[in-house]
Amino acid sequence: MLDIALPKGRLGDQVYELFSRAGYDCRSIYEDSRKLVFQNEEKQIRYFLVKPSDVDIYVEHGAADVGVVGKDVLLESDSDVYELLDLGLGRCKMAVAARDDYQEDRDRVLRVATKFTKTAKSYYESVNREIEIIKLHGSIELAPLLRLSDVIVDIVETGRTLEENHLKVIQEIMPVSARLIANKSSYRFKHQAVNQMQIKLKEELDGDIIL
Ligand SMILES: Nc1ncnc2c1ncn2[C@@H]1O[C@H](COP(=O)(O)OP(=O)(O)OP(=O)(O)O)[C@@H](O)[C@H]1O
Ligand SMILES: O=P(O)(O)OC[C@H]1O[C@H](OP(=O)(O)OP(=O)(O)O)[C@H](O)[C@@H]1O
Repeated sequence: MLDIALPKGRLGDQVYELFSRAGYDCRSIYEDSRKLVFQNEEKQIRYFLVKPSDVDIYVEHGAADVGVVGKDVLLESDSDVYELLDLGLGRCKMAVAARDDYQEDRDRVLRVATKFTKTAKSYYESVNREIEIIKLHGSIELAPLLRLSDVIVDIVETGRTLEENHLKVIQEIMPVSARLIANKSSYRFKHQAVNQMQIKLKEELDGDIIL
């Protein structure tokens, strides 16, 4: 039996769809229920529906053999897992944003609101800029509006949230997309099943590109 941790929420639908197309049918996940575990007897696969930011924890500890998680989450965690494949889903970018009227003042310590504290610290270290981190858990765009921070480091997808709150991107940090990850022992001891899944997903993605 192969155990797979899949993210609930906005990434979920795209991921279930890809897995189904690749022959790992998990359509029963669409049942209107509060169940968190789904089984495909024929394929000997069990799916767990997990909070997106917890996927790597299930995989690292071996509660799941493989999982799908955003690169943004992987960069924040210290999880010791294998990153097998870029699934190209949930594409967005990590960026620095500020008020439309923001003026950079290099003489002041920059106040940065974010839930991605590790990513923000390493980005500002790389550009040699002293910062103070203000850790938030959501609605990050509020921080510069209320002058709680000078800038934010957050995910930008369509740019709509920034626009509707009179903010703008001042620096793109990196592109983000969903990754297939594997537990290190599972990769060894369930190699055939994990490898087969990686190949099937890759074939499906390559097909998408050709079409
Ligand atoms: N507009 C977006 N906002 C946030 N994440 C996005 C967006 N577009 C794509 N993603 C990707 O989807 C993943 C899951 O995002 P989602 O918003 O469902 O979870 P979350 O609310 O950030 O997670 P959690 O509930 O665990 O804090 C992110 O880790 C990111 O890789
Ligand atoms: O560029 P856009 O398409 O507008 O998407 C970006 C927004 O989506 C995410 O927020 P989310 O909806 O997950 O809410 P939260 O982080 O504030 O909880 C992210 O933190 C941005 O606020």
